[in-house]
Amino acid sequence: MAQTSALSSFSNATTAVRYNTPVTLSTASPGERVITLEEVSWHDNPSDCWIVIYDRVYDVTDFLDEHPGGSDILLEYGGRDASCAFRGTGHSAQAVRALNRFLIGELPMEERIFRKAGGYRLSDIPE
Ligand code: HEM
Repeated sequence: MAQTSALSSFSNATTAVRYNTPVTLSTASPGERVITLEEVSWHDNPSDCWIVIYDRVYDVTDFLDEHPGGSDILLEYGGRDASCAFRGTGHSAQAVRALNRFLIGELPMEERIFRKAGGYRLSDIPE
């Protein structure tokens, strides 16, 4: 019961409102390739930069110079999980959709922190 009310107040937070707008993402690629956090950690430089957002792995190497927020901030998260940073920055639905361009795989089930089978999950992460 306590968890239910915590969740509803989270959903009512101003910063969360835009994320509650349904965003339809193509799910063609997830599942194609399972990539561990250990493997992601090797891709942490300007010529080879992967980041993890919501348990999915993105190769943002070709996006570094295009990112409206700059390349430095992406490189800070190169080889790491950037879910909270991505969310906390308040990216638009368009930015969430743009993620799909860079999708290369997803974390193994045992390393996921958002999309666990049958587990707790945020109500509004991209499907
Ligand atoms: C593949 C991953 C990412 C994509 C596709 C992406 C895309 C975008 C887009 C399209 C914008 C323009 C504003 C908007 O539409 O929301 C933006 C802005 C921004 N992004 Fe990202 N982003 C990514 C990852 C990140 C990460 C990991 C951070 C780390 C905090 C970040 C920080 C920012 C910041 C600070 C801005 C604001 C720039 C400004 O308004 O001056 N982004 N991003």
